[in-house]
Amino acid sequence: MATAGGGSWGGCGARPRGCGCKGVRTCLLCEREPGGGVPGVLPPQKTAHFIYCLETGLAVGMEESEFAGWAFPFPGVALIKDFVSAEEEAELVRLMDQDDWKLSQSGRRKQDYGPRVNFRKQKLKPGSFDGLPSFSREIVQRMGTYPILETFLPVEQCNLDYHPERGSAIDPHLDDSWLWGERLVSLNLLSPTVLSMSRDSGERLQLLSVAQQGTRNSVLNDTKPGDPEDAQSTWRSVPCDHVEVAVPLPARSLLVLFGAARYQWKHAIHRRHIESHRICATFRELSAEFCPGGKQGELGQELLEIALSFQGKPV
Ligand SMILES: O=C(O)CCC(=O)C(=O)O
Ligand SMILES: [Fe+2]
Repeated sequence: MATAGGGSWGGCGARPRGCGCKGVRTCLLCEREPGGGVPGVLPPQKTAHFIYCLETGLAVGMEESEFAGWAFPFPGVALIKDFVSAEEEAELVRLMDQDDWKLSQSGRRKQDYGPRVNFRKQKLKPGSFDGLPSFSREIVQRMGTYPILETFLPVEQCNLDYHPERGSAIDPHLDDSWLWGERLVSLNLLSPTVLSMSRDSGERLQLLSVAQQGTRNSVLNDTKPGDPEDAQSTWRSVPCDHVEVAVPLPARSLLVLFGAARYQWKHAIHRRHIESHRICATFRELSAEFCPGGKQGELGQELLEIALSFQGKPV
């Protein structure tokens, strides 16, 4: 198992906890219970820390780390700042709070608007799904005005509520790709946070010196490691077991993950990055299997019609 710790909590016969955590997952509430779990501890590993720069699309070595001044291109992230106004944000949260929040893992609460899915068995039915909530109609319409989301038709919305008092977090994971399509779209509300993208590379990381050049052009020019133009040691190749890229998410921004950032890099929100109340609404589209011409295209069409009727209550 990737995580250690919390052992007394897992396994058959483990007593139910008052929070939403199961197995190795914990939050501040169950950690405080008598004989409570301890947060999962990853075995020590050498992590290379980078921070994503929106302007250049580069993951830049953290200041004062051994990678300061070095960077690598990090594709698959688009961020639209101020996607909603402060007034719209307050109204969205007010409307969300009119429905119940269910306790979920790792100190989160959740509201799901989507079909009933068993990802393990790859089974799916509309169940009681009656569409995305009416307050998302305008949000979805607005998404379509950005070229990257022109064809984006969400079939699920999942609202997650994070609070520092509960020690809310989400462990590194890849979202399902049997049912869900390439673009993962999330609206960040109430407070800024950091999305931590990680990858166990086990390979060498090709880094570009940004201290010397520092502009996007220097990355997009044709020099590659080993090229004659590369004579000024602008490239460096380092062995690397684990890489983590911090993507800062301002409140009211809309994040789109696609390509490598969707399929190759895990994403997580660390507990230390929830400094105040945060709500995130994630919108997901269908995979090719559920699109017209796909094996389950008809079911996909049915789900889409339900989703986009915008008459939903959380399932
Ligand atoms: O809270 C977030 O920004 C990430 C949520 C997430 O990864 C998920 O719901 O799968
Ligand atoms: Fe996710």
